[in-house]
Amino acid sequence: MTKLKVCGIATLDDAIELAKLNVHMLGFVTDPISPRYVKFDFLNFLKSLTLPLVSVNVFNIREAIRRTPSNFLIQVHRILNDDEMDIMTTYERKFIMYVPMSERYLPYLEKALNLTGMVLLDLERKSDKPDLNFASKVLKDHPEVGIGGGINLDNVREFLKLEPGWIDVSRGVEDFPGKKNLNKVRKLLEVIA
Ligand SMILES: O=C(O)c1ccccc1NCC(=O)[C@H](O)[C@H](O)COP(=O)(O)O
Repeated sequence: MTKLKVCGIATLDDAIELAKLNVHMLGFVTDPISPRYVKFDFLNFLKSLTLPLVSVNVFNIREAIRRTPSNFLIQVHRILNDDEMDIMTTYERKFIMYVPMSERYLPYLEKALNLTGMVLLDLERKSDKPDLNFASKVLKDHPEVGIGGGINLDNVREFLKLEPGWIDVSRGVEDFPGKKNLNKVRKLLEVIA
């Protein structure tokens, strides 16, 4: 069954309620560029939650690795250069590597898959349209890969047809940036089940 990661959670209440709904992964953006930004200190309040927790970072990956509690996965939400990729192999942390959902990034996808079993195919820019043909090709060989990018209740079935390992949803289950709508999440879980 495809799993669900809800990302961009910005309040403790939402995190606790989403955990009760049996969402499979919870994501928190710890980079100030995001309107869903939470401070690293906030992550320490989530220790009682036993489901996989993810800290999402864009620019300062080293600081993220240093400041993210050890039970969290770290999602690297930026294209790394080769040197940065090499440095990543020296850390004993579990990473999710973001790879843009585009044929142009096939070589980068291979590198990301060598680094971790957890890859997220996602939009390069929020305004882009997902390239589901490319995602489908990737998922045939790597069914564990996750996909995201503008998923909502209206389009989620198109993504599920590809049988991804997991889907990543943020804007599609929000009332406004950082405030999740639990009813939308419940409905999404029903569609996935
Ligand atoms: O969601 C953000 O605000 C964000 C900002 C900067 C880097 C990453 C960010 N989100 C990363 C995610 O994992 C999203 O959940 C994923 O891109 C799907 O988002 P959406 O298209 O809004 O469902």
